[in-house]
Amino acid sequence: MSQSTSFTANANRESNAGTGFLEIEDVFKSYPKPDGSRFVVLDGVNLTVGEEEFISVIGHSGCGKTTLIKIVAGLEKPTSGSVRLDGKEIRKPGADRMMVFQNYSLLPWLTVRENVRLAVDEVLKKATRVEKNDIVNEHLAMVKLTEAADKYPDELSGGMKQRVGVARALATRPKMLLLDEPFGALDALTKPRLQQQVLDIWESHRQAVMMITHDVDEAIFMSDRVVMMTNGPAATIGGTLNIPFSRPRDRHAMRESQEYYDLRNHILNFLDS
Ligand SMILES: Nc1ncnc2c1ncn2[C@@H]1O[C@H](COP(=O)(O)OP(=O)(O)OP(=O)(O)O)[C@@H](O)[C@H]1O
Repeated sequence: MSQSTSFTANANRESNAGTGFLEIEDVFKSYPKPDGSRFVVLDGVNLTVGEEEFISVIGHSGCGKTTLIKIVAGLEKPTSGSVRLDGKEIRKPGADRMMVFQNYSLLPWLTVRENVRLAVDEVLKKATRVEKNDIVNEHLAMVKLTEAADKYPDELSGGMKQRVGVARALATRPKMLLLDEPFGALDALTKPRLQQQVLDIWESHRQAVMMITHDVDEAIFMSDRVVMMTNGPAATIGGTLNIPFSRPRDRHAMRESQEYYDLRNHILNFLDS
């Protein structure tokens, strides 16, 4: 299924991101079933993401969003098709891509500072001790966690844990940030605050971002483009919407415009159909 809209004429095979920093080409993914047949999750996904572009992938539960982002992370291999970042085929996880998970995935026996430091030590092997300390401190400050640097994960709120995840991912200076429902577990007050912090950081550091979300408002507020996936099995990209609002964005001003509601309705209609 492929939908074009009054906002953009992108179809399934779309390439309007220009530079094609991330290039997903004809990706199929299937798993073996006990009866010997294959369960097809992704059926011909084509997508490019620009070097400084923020895209969201939205779709119903189980359609294959996490599978897609895991393939980009190198945690899963496509059954066929190719995924390239900056011209290089992705075959395994690498320091050029950092993922933030919904469930935080912090090491509970390390403090906030040590969790971030571990990632920096792993990736920035050539940096000096002083440089590494500076990077850790800078990124803890960015997500406003300087005061909590010596706490352990179980002493933190969900929002704070997620900020550690964001600081840890950004501190390694990846070319691409992969966010798998990063705000999904947060309460209604914490969620917009953390969305804003991530956007503020992204606006000052600009890198490619792919974010999985179920939340239509979050997708519109944060993204340059929203990629809509069809229902599984055998899901693919059913349409793409350009989000035309200039940055930095004001959530409340955006919601006062008719254009916002047109975009929102378009996505909701797509998901309903
Ligand atoms: N390792 C696996 N083996 C077999 N099937 C799998 C495997 N991983 C995922 N699947 C199946 O692939 C489909 C897509 O799963 P995926 O987690 O990518 O969906 P999703 O869109 O991210 O879902 P949600 O929004 O609920 O997180 C599901 O039907 C799932 O059961």
